[in-house]
Amino acid sequence: MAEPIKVVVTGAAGQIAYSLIYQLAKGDVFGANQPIILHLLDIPNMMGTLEGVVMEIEDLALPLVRGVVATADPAAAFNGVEAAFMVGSMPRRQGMERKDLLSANVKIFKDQGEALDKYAKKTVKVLVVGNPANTNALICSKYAPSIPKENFSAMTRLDQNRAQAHVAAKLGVPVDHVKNVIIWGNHSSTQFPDVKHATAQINSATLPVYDAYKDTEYLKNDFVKTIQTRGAAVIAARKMSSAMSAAKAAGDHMKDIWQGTKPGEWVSMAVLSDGSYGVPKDVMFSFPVQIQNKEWKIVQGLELDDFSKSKLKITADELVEEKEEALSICNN
Ligand SMILES: NC(=O)C1=CN([C@@H]2O[C@H](COP(=O)(O)OP(=O)(O)OC[C@H]3O[C@@H](n4cnc5c(N)ncnc54)[C@H](O)[C@@H]3O)[C@@H](O)[C@H]2O)C=CC1
Ligand SMILES: O=C([O-])CC(=O)C(=O)O
Repeated sequence: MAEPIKVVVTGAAGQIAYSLIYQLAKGDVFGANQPIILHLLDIPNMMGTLEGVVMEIEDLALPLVRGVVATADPAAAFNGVEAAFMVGSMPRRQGMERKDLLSANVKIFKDQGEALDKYAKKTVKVLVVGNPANTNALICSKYAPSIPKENFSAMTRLDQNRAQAHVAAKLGVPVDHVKNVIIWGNHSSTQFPDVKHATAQINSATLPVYDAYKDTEYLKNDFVKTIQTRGAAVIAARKMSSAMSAAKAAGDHMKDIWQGTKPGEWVSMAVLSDGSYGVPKDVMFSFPVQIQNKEWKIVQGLELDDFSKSKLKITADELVEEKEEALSICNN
């Protein structure tokens, strides 16, 4: 059995953390042979609730959990961590766009970037979930200059899972028979869910999703809109934002960083743009990536038609605007 690793979850008394911690504790993310010490951070007001979460972790009686640190002190929370789930922040309510959370949330990611810089391992892998996730991740990395920029990513895996599940249901196949769906851009209503390069296994044949669907109009319009607005649809129904599915996606994302992607397959995550596909540099843009040895590479050479290029531009423009707004909030 390996030595335990320290894993921090911020917003640990909240909704997403409540589902996420269980996945971490039972080995779904770091593997069945990787013990963990859970570092749980929340704000002082939430320490009572967090105490209850700690009791429940004890009562899970899971052997991989070798310790729990529950705290409101970022220095203790980030000390020596090798993986960070940055969830703690305000969720949106009905009628809001995710970028409306920028003024409330971005400073959290500035402060916690500084704390990661001081206290975390330099190899720490940081997944930002709190919205607006792409821009918060950019800010978090900017304020943690001693940690490589490649170690930061933001979550668009929930959008990928939504798109994959939607296509699978429409085609009447199990969800894992649909592969290589892409989410481009921002985790917002400008994201571009793209199945142009995706395949579906139907009986024993593997077909491009576009050929299996035979409805290009749908895939370019209603499908895109449905995935773009799925988070809002959950809020309208639940009166709270997605939590169980968000936690599952966070686990999927970190698991792929830790354990790598399967040969021939890619996943989507927002990473620092290097200008691939004509996207402006220095925004956290969701690309298809392949991962080995905990390092991601953007999948290159996918052909984009004019329709796709126009979609990438819309979401890239939004990220550039968000970045400027975030920097001006942080500088004030
Ligand atoms: N990227 C994605 O796909 C998704 C992102 N989200 C976002 O995740 C975030 C968390 O959502 P929920 O867990 O549902 O919210 P929640 O309100 O249930 O929990 C958030 C927790 O964060 C804590 N918190 C606030 N400020 C903090 C700070 N400075 N340090 C540590 N903890 C702090 C709160 O006290 C609370 O316990 C929201 O911003 C939400 O919009 C939600 C779903 C999907
Ligand atoms: O929509 C929200 O505000 C929460 C979220 O990010 C999602 O469900 O994708």
